[in-house]
Amino acid sequence: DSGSAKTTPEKDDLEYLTPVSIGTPPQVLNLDFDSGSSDLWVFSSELPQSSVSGQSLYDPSKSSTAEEVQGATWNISYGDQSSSNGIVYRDVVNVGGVEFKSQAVEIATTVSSQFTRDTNNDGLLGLAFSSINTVQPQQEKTFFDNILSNLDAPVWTADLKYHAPGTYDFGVIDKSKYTGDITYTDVDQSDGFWMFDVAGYGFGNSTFKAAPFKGIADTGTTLAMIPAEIAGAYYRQVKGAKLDSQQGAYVFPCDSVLPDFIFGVGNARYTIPGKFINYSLLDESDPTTCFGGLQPDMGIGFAILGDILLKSTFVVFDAGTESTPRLGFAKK
Ligand SMILES: O=C([C@@H]1CCCNC1)N1CCCCC1
Repeated sequence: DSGSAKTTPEKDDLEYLTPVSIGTPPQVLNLDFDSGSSDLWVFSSELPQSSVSGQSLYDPSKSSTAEEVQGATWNISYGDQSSSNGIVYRDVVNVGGVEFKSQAVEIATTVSSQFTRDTNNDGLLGLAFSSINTVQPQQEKTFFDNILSNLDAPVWTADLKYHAPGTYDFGVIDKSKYTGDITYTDVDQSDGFWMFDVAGYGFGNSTFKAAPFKGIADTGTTLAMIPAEIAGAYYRQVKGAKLDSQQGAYVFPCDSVLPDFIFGVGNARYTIPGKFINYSLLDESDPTTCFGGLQPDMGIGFAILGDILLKSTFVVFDAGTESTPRLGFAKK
């Protein structure tokens, strides 16, 4: 098996939403594919109306193939303090033509306000490791883990783009989506994330600094949260940039020309264009102050390499055969 699904960015590339069909007859929901978590959960007919604001709802009672997982519950909290919880069904799930017949579909009976406000997001499809799936008493597998043995190759890939649709592929590495070689680096899955070593960094007229740091590849995070001292050094190159203490984030004049940011994987070097780092207005009411796509990580012990970084490359999430999982990066 192999398949390909188009993923479309919300405004400012806040997140990328991918159609997923669930049940019989198929109910299509647009989900946020998240390599930083491992639950497939959806807005559902079981939610109170006050929690729904335009999202599509999965209704298991309308699916002839839905089966409740008796006694199973789930409860997830994300790093941005959003959260959701509910009960569990199994049903047919199809992503880009790849189908699994008894995927755990976690239906929300409660969602936090951040999700209610995110009107186009019908739920998340977790693509981190199944070891951090939150279903109890019996943990469930991610969609990728479930389809792995049927895939032509044990991989999924992310080709996210700046202000344009991209694709998530499963079971195939599409050579038309990248240039040059793919540089692979080992993954430490012990925390359940796609964690790897960034070999170093560079920007502006400074030379590349071989100062390795750990980070996770997180398609569900909008920005790139990097070590505070690196973020500080980067924004010192931007006239008028400052750390907005209220936001705990760097802001700068919107007409700033931002330097490109170089990051290393192994011996390879990749460029995040300055244009990507001029992320968005801080506030719609002030057209002169802009918000940076590179921000300091919260000192959690690793960087969170989200879409700002991922969209500048073609990324291979490789489960490996017996060996350890690995991440591959290529220019495009
Ligand atoms: O909750 C998250 C992120 C939130 C955004 C979506 N991806 C998962 N985590 C990743 C970083 C460490 C803490 C857990």
